[in-house]
Amino acid sequence: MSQNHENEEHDHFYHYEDGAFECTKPGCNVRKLRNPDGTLRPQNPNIEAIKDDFLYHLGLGAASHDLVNMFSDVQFVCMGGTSARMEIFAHYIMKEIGHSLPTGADLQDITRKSQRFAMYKVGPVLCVSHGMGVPSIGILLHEIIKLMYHAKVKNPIFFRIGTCGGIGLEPGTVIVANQAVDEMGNNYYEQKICGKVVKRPAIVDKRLVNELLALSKPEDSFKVVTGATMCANDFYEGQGRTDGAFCEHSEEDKMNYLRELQNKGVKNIEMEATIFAALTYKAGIKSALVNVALVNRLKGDQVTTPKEVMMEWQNHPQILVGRYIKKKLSENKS
Ligand SMILES: O=P(O)(O)O[C@@H]1C[C@H](O)[C@@H](CO)O1
Ligand SMILES: O=c1cc[nH]c(=O)[nH]1
Repeated sequence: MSQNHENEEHDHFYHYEDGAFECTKPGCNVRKLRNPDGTLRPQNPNIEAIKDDFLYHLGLGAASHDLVNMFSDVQFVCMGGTSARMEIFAHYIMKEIGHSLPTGADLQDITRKSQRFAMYKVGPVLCVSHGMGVPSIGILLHEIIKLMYHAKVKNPIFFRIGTCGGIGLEPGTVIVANQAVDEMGNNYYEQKICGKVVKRPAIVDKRLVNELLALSKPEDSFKVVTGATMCANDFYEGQGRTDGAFCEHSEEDKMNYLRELQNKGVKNIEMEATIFAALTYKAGIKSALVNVALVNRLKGDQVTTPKEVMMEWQNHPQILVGRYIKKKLSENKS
């Protein structure tokens, strides 16, 4: 264990209501990740020296935009793969929290100039698309975390509202990850930096997981479960599929792998979990991975469900996260 036990959850990671973080584990010398007012402390010492930091893939800059004015009221950042899903979510959450736009105004994609991601702001909720896979969401996370810092956002909470393949789960089921692992079962995100392998613990906030699970209702048309979410670097061979353009493993290899994952507590497979958990944890941001299963991988590889059914399933994580946001906003008011 390192002196600041970086591979374990800090005892009091989110202990203080004002957002200040301090780990009280004996011997832990971990840095504080947030200021007492809840704003983030930059984890990169170079950031403060960059006067006009430009968030290239968002098309937003500290010099060209009044980021504090535009974003300081953000409390929740919700991410998902596609721009269409995030626009749908933006409209959904607008209704849920009773937010209205000025007469005649419509939701605008704030990052449209960059032509990379799509971002909609609905009062305290930022809805952003992240594309597919670790490299894409990684770039977005770097820039969104810097945006949080530049805009002086206080105690933001991040959600990924995604899709995945379930293991032994009925399609439509929502999985709230209590752990993020890679294809080898490692509980960290591994990145090569300047020729060195850097491992960053992929830790999700267990309290947030439990709060989300408690929001599932018996009358819901979908089940909500928890377990480990596996992050693959590929949709086809990397997830054991046998229907890619190439396949040098057998159906038996695939089933053995999937069963082995299942025995280790893996409930679902997607392509962003480890980096999302690792970078938010490193930044001192509370986060959760909420995915809906589009297919039961023990029964097949192809995702052939009609589009309208899949669109309905994609709403399931949005419903759960929407309930959480609504609850937190009403608690903050009272
Ligand atoms: O949020 P999305 O639906 O993009 O999540 C999963 C993981 C990959 O990005 C993608 C593969 O189809 O779907
Ligand atoms: O099986 C699936 C379905 C959606 N997304 C994935 O990454 N895998």
